[in-house]
Amino acid sequence: MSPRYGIQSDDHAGFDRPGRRSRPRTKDRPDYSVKPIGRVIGIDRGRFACIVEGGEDRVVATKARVLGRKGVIVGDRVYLDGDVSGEAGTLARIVDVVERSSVLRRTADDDDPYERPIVANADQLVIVTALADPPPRTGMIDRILVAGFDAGLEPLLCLTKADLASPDELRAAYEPLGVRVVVIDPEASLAPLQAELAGHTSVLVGHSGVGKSTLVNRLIPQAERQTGHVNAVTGRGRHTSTSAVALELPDRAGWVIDTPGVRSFGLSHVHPASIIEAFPDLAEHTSDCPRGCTHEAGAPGCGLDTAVAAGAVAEARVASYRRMLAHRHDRG
Ligand SMILES: Nc1nc2c(ncn2[C@@H]2O[C@H](COP(=O)(O)OP(=O)(O)OP(=O)(O)O)[C@@H](O)[C@H]2O)c(=O)[nH]1
Ligand SMILES: [Zn+2]
Repeated sequence: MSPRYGIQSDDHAGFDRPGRRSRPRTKDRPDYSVKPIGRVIGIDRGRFACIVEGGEDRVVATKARVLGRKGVIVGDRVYLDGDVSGEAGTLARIVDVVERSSVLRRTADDDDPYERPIVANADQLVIVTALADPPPRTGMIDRILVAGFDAGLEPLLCLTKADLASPDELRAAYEPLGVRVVVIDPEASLAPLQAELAGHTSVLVGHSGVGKSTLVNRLIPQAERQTGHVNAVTGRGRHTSTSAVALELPDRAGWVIDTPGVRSFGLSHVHPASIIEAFPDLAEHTSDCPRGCTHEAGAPGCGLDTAVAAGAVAEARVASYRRMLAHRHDRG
């Protein structure tokens, strides 16, 4: 698993710095570690739908005042206080957030000064792309990949609408980067995708219209019912929801976190030098790079050029890596 980057810089961070964390709790601060932990599966208008860990109970909660400005996002594990019975009309309170193992973030566009953490604690990023209708946009795939590598998530490229076009070109473009590819034919079994999802918490990201909802409904036939339950507590449908929704796969085979279709994927929060860490075979050739080297094409004195010239790494792999970095600068 690649190192996890960027966890330091959201509104949560002030609470998670080791120095502060080890501060002894005062008498006034209760010991939350004995409280039940819930997983946040949906958010709407200040209401957080949670599933209590180890059970099936869905609980609706608000943020307790003690949380201050600390953000709570889908996928977070939270300590719950108050009424956690989950009975209709009851409301629990989120009193603390368990330290996140990962945070996927995006900015609305590259001019957006505010990065938005969208999903916590995922370990896999599934980029859902149609092979046609809408046509695949490698710029968009690359930008989502960059965000995923920045967050330390393992990427999986999921190519839908295989009845309309061949996946060969996209395979050739992404396999040198080490990105796993799964092709979805509407008539064929989902077993290859299910095998990749088993045991993971996977965020699904894709452009609107790629068939992501169709796919989620095939993976989780009871998805409408699951989301229906979330909607009942949050008051909105999945399709109109502006935030992510977490759904458990049948037979407890893992979780998928469905995000709303995106038209752009801003990356102003990502520093290119952090992405190299997800590619240890390339990173080992960058120790003599000039300070602050972005390792992009044309970066003066970049060790990746020396490594290619010496035959130490495949040119195609460096080229794919640099093409991905270059797409950071695209619009949208
Ligand atoms: N030919 C073909 N069409 C598909 C396939 N999967 C989905 N579609 C169609 O593609 C369109 C979009 O599918 P959705 O599942 O709504 O796409 P989405 O990605 O959830 O889109 P948003 O809801 O806008 O985010 C619909 O008309 C589907 O019927 C497929 O495998 N092959
Ligand atoms: Zn370099």
